Amino acid sequence: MTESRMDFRKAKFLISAPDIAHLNQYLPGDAGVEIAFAGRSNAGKSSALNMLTDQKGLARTSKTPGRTQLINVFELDEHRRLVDLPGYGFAQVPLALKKKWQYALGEYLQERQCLTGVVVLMDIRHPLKDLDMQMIEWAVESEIPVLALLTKADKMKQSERMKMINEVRKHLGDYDDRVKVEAFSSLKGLGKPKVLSILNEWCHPEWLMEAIAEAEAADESEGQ
Ligand SMILES: Nc1nc2c(ncn2[C@@H]2O[C@H](COP(=O)(O)OP(=O)(O)OP(=O)(O)O)[C@@H](O)[C@H]2O)c(=O)[nH]1
Ligand SMILES: [Mg+2]
Repeated sequence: MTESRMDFRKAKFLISAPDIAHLNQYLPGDAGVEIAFAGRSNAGKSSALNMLTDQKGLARTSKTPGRTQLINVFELDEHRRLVDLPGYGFAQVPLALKKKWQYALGEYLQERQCLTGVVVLMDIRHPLKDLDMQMIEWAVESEIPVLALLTKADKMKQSERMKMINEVRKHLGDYDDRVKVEAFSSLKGLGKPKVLSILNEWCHPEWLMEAIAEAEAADESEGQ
């Protein structure tokens, strides 16, 4: 039987690509499960990936926004990958480059077939900016579940934090179960079990479990 609990600590760097065309070249087939981490520059995407995988140096983080400039892919196992996306909305980047990133991001979110879930990370102190809403809408339109993660939650008192979570949930209420909202801190580990449980669920879609079971059954009958 296939293990149904992912060990996210096993994540390892696989490849970097500037856009979906290069991604398809390196990873032909656009197959399996991919979970992407999207968000404004400096929202804490790379830090969250490191916290969730218990690996401080897996994804490069920085105080300077615009650190992650490529689509960075981390492999969990032969069927599943986590993806650190370049941040959007960073004012200091030249307009032409910003447009190029924006295009690559939109293309990735709208065309990547294996994309199974999107984590949209937003600083809890200023969530739901226009581009965040665009990411969420793109994913919902493509019927991809979203986890809206309110990062740097350690920067707020618990009462303020709860208020903000409720406000964001209310704002995204029309999406029902398609968009979940949680608070998170890469510094303190707050929200980690909840996030891991959602990612774990996304890693086990029915179609993949059936395909794995079929492949295992075929292997067994071959071995007899
Ligand atoms: N206090 C606090 N700081 C955090 C947290 N997560 C990230 N940071 C800090 O925020 C800054 C940006 O973090 P990154 O993880 O590099 O952000 P990013 O979203 O990957 O940024 P880009 O790659 O530029 O898009 C760093 O200085 C982190 O140390 C958190 O949960 N709490
Ligand atoms: Mg980053």
